[in-house]
Amino acid sequence: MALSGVRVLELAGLAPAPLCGMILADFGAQVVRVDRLSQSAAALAHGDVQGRGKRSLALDLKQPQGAAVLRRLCGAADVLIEPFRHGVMERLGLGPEVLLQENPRLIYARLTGFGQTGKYAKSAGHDINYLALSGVLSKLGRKNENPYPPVNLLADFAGGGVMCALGIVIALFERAKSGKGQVIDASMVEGVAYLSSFLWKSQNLGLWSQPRGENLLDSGAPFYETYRTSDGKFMAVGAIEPKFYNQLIKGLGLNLDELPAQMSSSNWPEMKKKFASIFVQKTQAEWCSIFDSTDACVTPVLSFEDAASHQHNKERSSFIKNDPGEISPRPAPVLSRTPAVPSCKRDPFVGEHTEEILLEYGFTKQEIAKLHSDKTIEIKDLKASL
Ligand SMILES: C[C@H](CCC[C@@H](C)[C@H]1CC[C@H]2[C@@H]3[C@H](O)C[C@@H]4C[C@H](O)CC[C@]4(C)[C@H]3C[C@H](O)[C@]12C)C(=O)SCCNC(=O)CCNC(=O)[C@H](O)C(C)(C)COP(=O)(O)OP(=O)(O)OC[C@H]1O[C@@H](n2cnc3c(N)ncnc32)[C@H](O)[C@@H]1OP(=O)(O)O
Repeated sequence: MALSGVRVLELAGLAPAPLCGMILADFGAQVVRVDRLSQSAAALAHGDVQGRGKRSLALDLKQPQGAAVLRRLCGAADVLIEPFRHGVMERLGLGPEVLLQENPRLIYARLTGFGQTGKYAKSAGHDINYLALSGVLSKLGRKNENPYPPVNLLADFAGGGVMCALGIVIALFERAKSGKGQVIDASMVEGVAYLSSFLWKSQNLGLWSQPRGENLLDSGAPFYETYRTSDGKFMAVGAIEPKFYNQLIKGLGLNLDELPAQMSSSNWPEMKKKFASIFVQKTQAEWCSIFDSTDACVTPVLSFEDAASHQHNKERSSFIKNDPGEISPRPAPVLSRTPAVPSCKRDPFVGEHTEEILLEYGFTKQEIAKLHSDKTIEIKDLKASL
């Protein structure tokens, strides 16, 4: 796999860093998740559902000898992902100056909401806050309604986990030439703002000149909308270009000559009502049979279950099942020679691999026994968990 041989240490955090680590693991990196000891309340609150392909080492970083263990691990690692707000790693004596001095090849990825500097650097926050500060949240939502956060996909995962993974891969690529590591300041505010570059750069085109929910691509236009069907499901319509819009109109059984011009925005509210009154007359399956073989850009809005079993997705094996029978999306994108090979195993238990990881990183059995008796590490008793 593309990233095989890359050693990653991911300090356990909430949603974004686990996705970042999972992406790297899916594409072949050896990812060790450094967990808090399982008795701690914080560990309970960080139940990771994105542990695919990772191993777990349970380590108490608050003990000086625990922090020393991480320093030693970092000496032999390629990448460290840390998901805490600015100042936490420094307080533990694990800041970038220390770790990069010991291993100048280390890529030290700091995945935070607000970044390492600035007024909010030390503030708590979640996806919705980062999205808000980026400006993007102000654009999301329907007409006359409050801004609406589309679950925690945008800042946490797109602007956070994925952007951080991109930064790591770029830094690894650069390191192959320079031999040097570096620090990655991955702020979710900036990550999601960067993703929204099109919105910023298209402002002069008049694409966003109307209030929220009244523009071409934000549910203002009748041809870029979702519509309820007679069985309570929905269809998604994205017929922007005139040649595709014509096919939409045909499929709906309307006559183009009897309708206002597609881009006449003053007619959009009335056209939406017309489309809605037609879509609600047939089931989702009936609409699919009308539109499936056309270029009208009309697709069913699928539930997770339906998405996994949809013919197109099945033909591409877009969803996978692991050994415990859980279904989830296959890693994307698909690389032709070195595709991701996601692990089928269940996610690791906290501390399941502590001993084997420490041995692998050069710790002796005696050192491990001492750390264990000092309660600096935890070694999961698998029999007790199964
Ligand atoms: C919208 C999302 C958030 C979604 C969260 C959900 C995924 C989860 C929320 C509730 C969970 C459920 C619940 O707990 C009940 C079940 C429990 C069960 O076990 C699993 C199932 C559950 C249903 C469970 C399921 C899910 O987990 C939940 C539903 C987001 O937006 S996520 C993005 C958040 N933001 C960031 O990541 C940005 C950067 N980070 C931060 O800003 C802060 O970390 C944050 C997130 C604000 C949290 O602040 P906090 O004060 O808690 O932490 P920090 O200031 O960063 O400091 C960390 C301290 O911890 C110490 N530490 C770290 N590692 C170790 C270690 N190995 N050993 C010892 N100590 C450690 C570190 O030293 C810091 O200590 P100090 O504060 O003393 O310096």
